[in-house]
Amino acid sequence: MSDAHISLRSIRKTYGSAVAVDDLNLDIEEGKFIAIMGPSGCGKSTMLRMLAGLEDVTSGDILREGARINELPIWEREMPMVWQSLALFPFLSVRENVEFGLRMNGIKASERQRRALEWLEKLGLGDFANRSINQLSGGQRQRVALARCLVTEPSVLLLDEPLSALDAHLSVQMQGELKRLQRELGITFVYVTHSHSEAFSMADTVVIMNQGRIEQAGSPEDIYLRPATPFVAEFLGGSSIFECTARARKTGDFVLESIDGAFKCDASEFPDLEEGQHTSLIVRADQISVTAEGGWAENEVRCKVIGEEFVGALVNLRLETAAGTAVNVQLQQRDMQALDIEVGAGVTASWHPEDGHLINNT
Ligand SMILES: Nc1ncnc2c1ncn2[C@@H]1O[C@H](COP(=O)(O)OP(=O)(O)OP(=O)(O)O)[C@@H](O)[C@H]1O
Repeated sequence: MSDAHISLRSIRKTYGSAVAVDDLNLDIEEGKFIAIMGPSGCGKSTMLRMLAGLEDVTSGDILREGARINELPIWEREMPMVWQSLALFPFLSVRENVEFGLRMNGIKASERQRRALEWLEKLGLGDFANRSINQLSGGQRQRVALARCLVTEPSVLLLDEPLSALDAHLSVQMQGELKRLQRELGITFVYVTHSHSEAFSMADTVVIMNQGRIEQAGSPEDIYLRPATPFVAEFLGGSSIFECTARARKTGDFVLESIDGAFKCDASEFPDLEEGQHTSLIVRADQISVTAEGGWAENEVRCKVIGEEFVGALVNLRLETAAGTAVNVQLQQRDMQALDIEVGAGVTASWHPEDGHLINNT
């Protein structure tokens, strides 16, 4: 038996004939920040709701410290959930909202008040205790919702897109606060988000789901540098994916054949690669260079510029090969200016063999 804090074992959830979560296995260590990502409808919220006890599991087990908690009611699970919609009570004051969870646990009034004020203080809301909820900003309400969960001192907090209603600036500020709180309190966070930056900046482990299953779970660095499946690479975006067949190994590098020509790739991370095997070659946008004529690196492919998007000091360049493969490139704006190219222009995209990452497709 695993010594994980919480384990999901072969969890399945169906609604009639529709499968929302399918044979999902995950171990969550105590005190870690787990971010769950995936396309809309892949089962993220359903998984979180099953953890909270808001949904029954169709089959499989949820274990806490090795003990099965499938049938444990919500109030005994001690895994409160924070939603995007907050669900605060507008007719109660800020303090009364925070006290609410303690009231449900039968804690006496003076103790409830003391603990609620302590948490409001910790979250920078000490001066707002007697205000009504509709006199607060979005970010302040979000903090009240957090305080209401944290006041019960749970060891696990479930968060379903808690920052998605906030503007970009406030969201970044709250990300810093959430991470600090999680670290200081040593609470396990299971955090569902659509935001790559939230997941990658805060989480110890990022879980990418697809159609009710886990495609990959790993450290942010692992997922970013070594996507395990073409789905993960595509979901993260910003990479180019070339479908290839492995050919002869030459001086340490594999030669890969694709409809866009032959490419070399360092296969040291992929020691079992054999001739004839199908593989996806993934090249990150920041590893590709663009020149007018090429002749810069061992791997090259001629492309047409399809579009450009300016993001601050960076430019995302969308290219397409003659065979129709999408090639994504990220350049510094000054390099883009030096290139002096327009949509429709012909360019050469190039990268070094060691900058490609291979995914086994067989
Ligand atoms: N109560 C329900 N009855 C029927 N189907 C449901 C129910 N709740 C969820 N589903 C379905 O289960 C699947 C997973 O839904 P879920 O809400 O978990 O996805 P999600 O990954 O959280 O999506 P999003 O990112 O859009 O919030 C979807 O196909 C959804 O339509």
